[in-house]
Amino acid sequence: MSPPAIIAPSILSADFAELGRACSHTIGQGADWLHVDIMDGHFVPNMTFGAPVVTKIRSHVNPPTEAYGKGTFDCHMMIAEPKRWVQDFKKAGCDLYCFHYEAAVNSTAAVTPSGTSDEKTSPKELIRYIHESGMQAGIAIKPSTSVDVLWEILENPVKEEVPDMVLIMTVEPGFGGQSFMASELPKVTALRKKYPELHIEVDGGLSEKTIDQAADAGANVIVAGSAVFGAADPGEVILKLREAVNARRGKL
Ligand SMILES: O=C(CO)[C@H](O)[C@H](O)COP(=O)(O)O
Repeated sequence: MSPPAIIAPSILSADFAELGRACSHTIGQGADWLHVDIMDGHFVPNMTFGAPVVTKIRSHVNPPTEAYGKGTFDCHMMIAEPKRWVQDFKKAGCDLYCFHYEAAVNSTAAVTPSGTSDEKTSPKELIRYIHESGMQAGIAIKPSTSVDVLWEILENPVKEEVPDMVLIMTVEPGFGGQSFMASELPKVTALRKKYPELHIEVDGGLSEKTIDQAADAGANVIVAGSAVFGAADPGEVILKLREAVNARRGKL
């Protein structure tokens, strides 16, 4: 049986002038995690914020009492140098550090927190580094990246180098409010078939209209930005998204 539904509102659609309160309110309305979108203007053509803002938000939201628990900060690192910020985000209160495969394999020199240059870091080395820092590790792929790049990473017998979550983007990363790309769901189906217990997250265009397709494919971690923050009753949307996923759970 696939893991239970986890609803993670994307705070990209929250009111940034009221971010702390908006985040605690969303957790109060039933959200499990918060999906924290970190964009650097290089990896994606948009910018959000960095670790100091995450520290401030953390002071409004109780940290989880167990792995993957309520209040988990699921930081989606849409950044060109994913290794560089691991320690800063750990200190800021990030629980799950999800980097992009494309950024890891293309980064030429990641700068360490001490300011020195590193050799290029492979995904498995980065996953180990994230785990050693005390966070869960996620790996994300863009729509243009084949799911095939993930098999070797997931099949690694060294547990510390295996991700806790895979994120399949169902829009081009960078902006909220885009249309859901159902063309990405075969990636989810293939992952779920091979890994019944893996956390599989989908992000982009998720709403009450698209949730059934994502749930049928086997996604259990649902990111929704505009659908939650733009709703008259965000709590009701969160509930409906969770029910849709859990209704499919036993069948996967
Ligand atoms: O990562 C993202 C964009 O890069 C956002 O999390 C995502 O697009 C969510 O927004 P929405 O639910 O409005 O599509």
